[in-house]
Amino acid sequence: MNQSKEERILNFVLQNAVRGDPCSVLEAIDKYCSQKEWSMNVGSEKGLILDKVVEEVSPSVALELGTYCGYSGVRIARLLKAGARLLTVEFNPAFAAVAKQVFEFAGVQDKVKLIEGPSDEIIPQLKKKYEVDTVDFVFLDHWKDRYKPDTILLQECNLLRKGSVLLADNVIIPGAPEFLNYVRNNSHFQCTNYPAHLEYMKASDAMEKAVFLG
Ligand SMILES: O=C(NCCNC(=O)c1cc(-c2ccc(F)cc2)cc(O)c1O)c1cc(O)ncn1
Ligand SMILES: [Mg+2]
Repeated sequence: MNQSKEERILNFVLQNAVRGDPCSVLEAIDKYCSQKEWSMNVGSEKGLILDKVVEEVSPSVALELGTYCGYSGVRIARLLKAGARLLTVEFNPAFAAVAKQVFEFAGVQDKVKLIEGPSDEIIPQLKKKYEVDTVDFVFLDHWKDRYKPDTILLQECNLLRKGSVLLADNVIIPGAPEFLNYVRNNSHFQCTNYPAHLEYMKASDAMEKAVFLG
């Protein structure tokens, strides 16, 4: 049966990165996706913005919506302090299967809980089933039309606290206009835009940081 692009990315990591070395895994994925097959990893330019925000927040509990192959999950997990954890949600079982192996190869599996399912089902389960009180950092990188409803759902489930930081990928391409309008015109959020480029391409993209003010 033919390999998927995501399986080809995983094989390239297994053959070209160093087991237990998260940075070598990120380099391998970026090399494959810039030279062989484009794919929707956040990439190195926007990845640096992600790194800076994660280091700024230094989250005890981080949540990622949209795991894909695990690239941004490795980026986040490698920066977490001892005892901190990343919960990452992926709807697509084939993507989740690849991401699980990427996390294990990178050696970050003990910091990462990969949860398979739709975000609107998982978010209401975080407190009771996944023992979350509030989340300190959220990376939104899943279906772009879910950014706004899931941000509302996080508030309804009392998962945000004063100072919780949301960081959204792709607010230009593919775009998340409803989300941008929502957080930018909402007195409970303080927003900052970070212009960048679409991963591995010259097209403009941007990330948006929205700090929950309580
Ligand atoms: O999360 C799921 N898909 C990936 C979301 N992410 C994106 O769609 C995404 C797309 C692009 C992109 C940009 C330009 C272009 F021409 C084509 C795609 C870039 C990115 O950086 C993304 O993050 C998903 C899957 C599924 O089957 N069911 C539920 N959710
Ligand atoms: Mg993205």
